[in-house]
Amino acid sequence: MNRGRGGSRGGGGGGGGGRHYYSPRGRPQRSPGQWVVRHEAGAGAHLDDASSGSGSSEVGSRNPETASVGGVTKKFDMLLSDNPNGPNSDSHDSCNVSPSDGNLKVVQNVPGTEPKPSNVPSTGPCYDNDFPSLSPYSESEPNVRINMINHSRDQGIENQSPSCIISTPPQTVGCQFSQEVRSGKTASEETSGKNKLNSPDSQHDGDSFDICKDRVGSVVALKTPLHLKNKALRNEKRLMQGDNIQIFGPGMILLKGYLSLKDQVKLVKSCRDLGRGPGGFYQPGYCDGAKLHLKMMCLGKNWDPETSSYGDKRPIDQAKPPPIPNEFQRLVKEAIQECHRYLESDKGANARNILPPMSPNICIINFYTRTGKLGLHQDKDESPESLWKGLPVVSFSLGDTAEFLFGDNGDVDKAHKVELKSGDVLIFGGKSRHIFHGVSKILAETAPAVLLEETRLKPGRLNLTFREH
Ligand SMILES: O=C(O)CCC(=O)C(=O)O
Ligand SMILES: [Fe+2]
Repeated sequence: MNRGRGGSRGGGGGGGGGRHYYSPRGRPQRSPGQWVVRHEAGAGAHLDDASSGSGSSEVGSRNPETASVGGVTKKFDMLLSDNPNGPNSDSHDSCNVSPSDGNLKVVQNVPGTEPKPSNVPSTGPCYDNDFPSLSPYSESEPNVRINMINHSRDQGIENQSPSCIISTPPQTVGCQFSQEVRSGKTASEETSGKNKLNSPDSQHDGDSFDICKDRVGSVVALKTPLHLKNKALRNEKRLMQGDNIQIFGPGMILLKGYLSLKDQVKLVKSCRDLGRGPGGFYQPGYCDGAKLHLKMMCLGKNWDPETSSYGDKRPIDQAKPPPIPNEFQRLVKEAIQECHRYLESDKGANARNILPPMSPNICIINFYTRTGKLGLHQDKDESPESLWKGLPVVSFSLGDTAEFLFGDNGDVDKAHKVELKSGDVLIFGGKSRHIFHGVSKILAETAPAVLLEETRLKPGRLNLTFREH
């Protein structure tokens, strides 16, 4: 799973490892309302064979850009690649697709994008004056900033709490991110006396980021009549049919509205509880000053954006990721079985070849605020065997709708776009295991009302991706 930098998870522009994380600013301009037609291909036509396709040719190098050019400078280039020339510039002119009949069709125009600022700061090492409060990545999370520490990980930093050391000397050899509030007082509180907890995006005091609003002191106004709410929450087992199953390519399947509202509520509540405990939500980033445009936590194993690799503990605080709850495992298993049933019903296809079964031992949970994004990347930090077998990534969407991009290379201009709504389950395995994918936008106020009433989920989107290492 390369989600950090350079096209792997966290991807190009994401700052290094796998994911590419979009900058909130600096997108190239496109005239609003312009229709853009990029692809109209049969299902799978855009997806090459995972073992030989263009999308997979870089597999094995988690951070192709970093690897090829090396070092922080290049990582920063990628981070700043929201500029029109960057490989991950989110120019947003990919097409929207309606793949309900198995073909990808352009159905909607693409909104205009914001202009690029002229004063994007230059890259540099982790010195004081590169504090992210000055950086374009600070975005809507002003309460979180990079904390400098005068040790590198290799120098035993693991045993230290990532305390806030503001005046790190230039000879700093490493840096690490942490949540300011972990140190009790935020750096800016120390200087300005401002209480960051007033921020809507603020961290829970002394705790991890809370994805739900607090109930304390407030009476919850129920807007949905109780009988309708109960009906919505009834845990009926829906029969997935052709119109709510969409095939984007071999092994890439979208189960529309698969998760019942009751399951969605349970998932959000569980994630909230897990997210406030040890190993809970934090804002990941890179030691070169960039932050990811989301909050994250891991279950089973920790995924470290800095190294684009999995480990048993999280480097920032040595927290061990909580295990994946059985209920989550069950839902994943059932979703894969649902796909198999569907594939088998279609000309007796060998469903398990197209979409190999998988038992997840990793779950990465992302919470995107309404400005959250995730650049095009491949998930390829799992074991070579898992990748070789095409063991699928199973993704649950909860809360606000996301504009999800995918394609067979890291070119945003050529990516397809599909909306992922609350309750949707997207699976990509088999020959589609190495697709490039990302989130270009969160659509405000699109979460189901009942889900919000039941969970008080904050504005934004929760995404769980399950994988087998
Ligand atoms: O939020 C999503 O839908 C995608 C998340 C993702 O690609 C990842 O976490 O690697
Ligand atoms: Fe991913």
